[in-house]
Amino acid sequence: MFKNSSKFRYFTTECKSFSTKRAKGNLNRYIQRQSTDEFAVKAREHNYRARSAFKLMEIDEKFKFLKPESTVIDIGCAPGSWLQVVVDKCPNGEVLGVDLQNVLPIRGATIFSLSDITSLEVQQKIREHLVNRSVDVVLSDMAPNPTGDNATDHLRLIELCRTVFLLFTVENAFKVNKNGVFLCKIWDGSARSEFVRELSDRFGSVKTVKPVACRDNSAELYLFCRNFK
Ligand SMILES: C[S@@+](CC[C@H](N)C(=O)[O-])C[C@H]1O[C@@H](n2cnc3c(N)ncnc32)[C@H](O)[C@@H]1O
Repeated sequence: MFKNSSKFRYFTTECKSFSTKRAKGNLNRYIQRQSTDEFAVKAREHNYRARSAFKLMEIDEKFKFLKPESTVIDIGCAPGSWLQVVVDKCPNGEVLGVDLQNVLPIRGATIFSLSDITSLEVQQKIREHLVNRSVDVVLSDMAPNPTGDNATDHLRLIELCRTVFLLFTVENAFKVNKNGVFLCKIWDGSARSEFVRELSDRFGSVKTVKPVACRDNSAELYLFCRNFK
């Protein structure tokens, strides 16, 4: 839509006239900012608690993994926009959200607020809640507080994702069904390929995706793993 706007025409003209890499870079950043901010507006219009809802919807549109009967665990769920999407798409399933922060209730979801996934008590609570029910989809959109150092933040987030992966492959906090899905957010960096190799040992397919709703200048990526063995 903004492509038809006068600001867009101004920037295009500016780029043509200066024809420099810098002007083109400015134009691209302008386009990216406009397009990502559209998601914040859309989130408010559709009553989603965060723009991230559109990332999950886009990934699901691509891979079609959220089914009406799915049992889903969403780790790092606050403020709850992924849970809003999941309860809509999985009305006959079981939906559990976990977060360090307090999360306002969402009809159709059980939420463990003020819960750190790395804590043994929280892992035990999840085990007790799910009893013998196996999980079809594990979501992790967790983000640790940034330290300001990209390499450190990258490693900390990979470590959190690895903790979740070990919960169902080693720790038995919950079981994932054969052919189950694990979708996790990472910040890109040097440890990505090693983590993808670890995931590939247990999943038939591991794909890297960057939804349009991600802020384009961020290192944010999603690893979509399916066909749990
Ligand atoms: C980007 S937000 C998630 C947004 C969410 N997917 C949504 O759509 O509303 C990241 C969340 O990860 C949570 N988080 C970070 N570390 C965590 C941990 N160790 N255990 C549980 N949650 C954690 C943060 O509290 C934060 O709320």
